[in-house]
Amino acid sequence: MASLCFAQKAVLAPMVRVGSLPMRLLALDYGADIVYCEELIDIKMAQCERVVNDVLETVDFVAPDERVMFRTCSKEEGRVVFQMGTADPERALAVAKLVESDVAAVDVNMGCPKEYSTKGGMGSALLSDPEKIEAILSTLVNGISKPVTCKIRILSTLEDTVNLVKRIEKTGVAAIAVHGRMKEERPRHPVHCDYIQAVAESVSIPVIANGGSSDMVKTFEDIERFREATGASSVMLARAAMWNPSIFRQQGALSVEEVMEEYIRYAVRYDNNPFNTKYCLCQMLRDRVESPFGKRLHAAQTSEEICEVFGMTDFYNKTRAELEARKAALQTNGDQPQLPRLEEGVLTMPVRFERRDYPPQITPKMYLLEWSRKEKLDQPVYETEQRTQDRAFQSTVILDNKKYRSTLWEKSKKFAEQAAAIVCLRSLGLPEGRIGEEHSGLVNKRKRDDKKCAALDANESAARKRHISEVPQEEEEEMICRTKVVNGVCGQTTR
Ligand SMILES: Cc1cc2nc3c(=O)[nH]c(=O)nc-3n(C[C@H](O)[C@H](O)[C@H](O)COP(=O)(O)O)c2cc1C
Repeated sequence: MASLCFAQKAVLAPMVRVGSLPMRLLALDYGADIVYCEELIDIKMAQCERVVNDVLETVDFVAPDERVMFRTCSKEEGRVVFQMGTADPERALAVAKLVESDVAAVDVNMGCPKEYSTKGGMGSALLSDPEKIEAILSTLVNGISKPVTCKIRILSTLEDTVNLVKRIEKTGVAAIAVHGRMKEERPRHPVHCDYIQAVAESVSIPVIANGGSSDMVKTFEDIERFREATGASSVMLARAAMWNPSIFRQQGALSVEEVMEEYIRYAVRYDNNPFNTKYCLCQMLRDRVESPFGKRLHAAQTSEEICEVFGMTDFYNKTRAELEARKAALQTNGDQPQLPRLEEGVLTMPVRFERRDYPPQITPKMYLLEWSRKEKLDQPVYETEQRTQDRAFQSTVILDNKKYRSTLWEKSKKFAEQAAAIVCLRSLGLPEGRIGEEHSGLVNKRKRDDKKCAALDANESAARKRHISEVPQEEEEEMICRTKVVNGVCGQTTR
């Protein structure tokens, strides 16, 4: 796919809480060319796992506490820019690599004046550290294949602003968004079009003018007026789009009521967090948030209740039913017994461990350990390899002198071990603790095939209730694991 071009574009600005998937899709539907996600902090993103969500047809970046930090889908492919908050070139690169294949470009926030950003050296704190800016941007530009951009605020003099932007251009960024306010200025202060204009004249990369909502940009036509007033190549809108994303519509804005309904459709379809949905709807209601309608919305706690307030219960029920049916179909397909292949003495299957498929505190490794104990076998031994090129992991579990391995490489050692345990359990026709497993008929079918399994099955629901209390997490962690680095400095560890 061709690299994203930032010239002559109408852009949805990055906005914390507002810029989640439903708002981005809506802005694109109405005519935005490019959409930025909300700023995501590098430290939090670095801990995320990339998960393909087959039910929602999305790619999710999921934090260890199961929160979805960033969700994207094919509808915004090639048009979504990932914005991060960072003060560290290497961490920024690790995060950029994590999301690189799922986004059109990566942006660094250098304008946020809020304390939570600046005290960590991020956001507008970077503006007074040009060496750090250069280090972050050039590391990103050299380290990923997608375009890199940044978003700044103006400095206190025109000369300083132009000098900084020239240094930024030299790092190889594809574009620069300029919020025409200084870091001490608030939204009520007028935007400095002359600063943006001076920047646009001094660099050859596209400059994206920002800061025009409210005083300058109120309608679709104003977008072009703001562009002309700043001499910029493109325009980025935050608040004007937050209040009514149909401002991007060439034929004229739609009523907020209509827009809110469309927003809810995306929020339900993509299982958006209801509190996030409510927040965005409240921004669109603006001063009507205190009205009886606004209060009813405020009281809603779930997506279903939000839909009720908007008279969209039928839509909610239909969409949820479709998603549930899809999930059931996927689980049934996934439950078709898979036959392992024997590869160089190892039984293999292409399986991945998806945390969300298992109840909290239940893992395939626990199931395997418990089964091995019941069968009076030596406990499973995990040998893990790490490849140098992408630092991904692959585990082999050895049980009863047989080896089992997933052919897929995982981002973490823990997940690789779980995947190996799944291969072993499936090869032996044993239950693995997955949600809905007991309803799929799979367990019963296998039970008939494997008498040994019967005892475990009988205990299964009881074990689940007490979270397999006889196999506490710490003990599972103590299971014998060996890690070695493939093609790297070889080290074998036993813990
Ligand atoms: C609710 C809200 C959240 C914002 N979050 C971000 C953010 O995550 N990253 C960022 O660079 N700027 C953020 N901003 C600043 C906007 O992107 C933009 O620079 C500013 O609002 C000026 O543009 P406007 O006049 O079009 O609103 C946020 C602004 C708002 C109103």
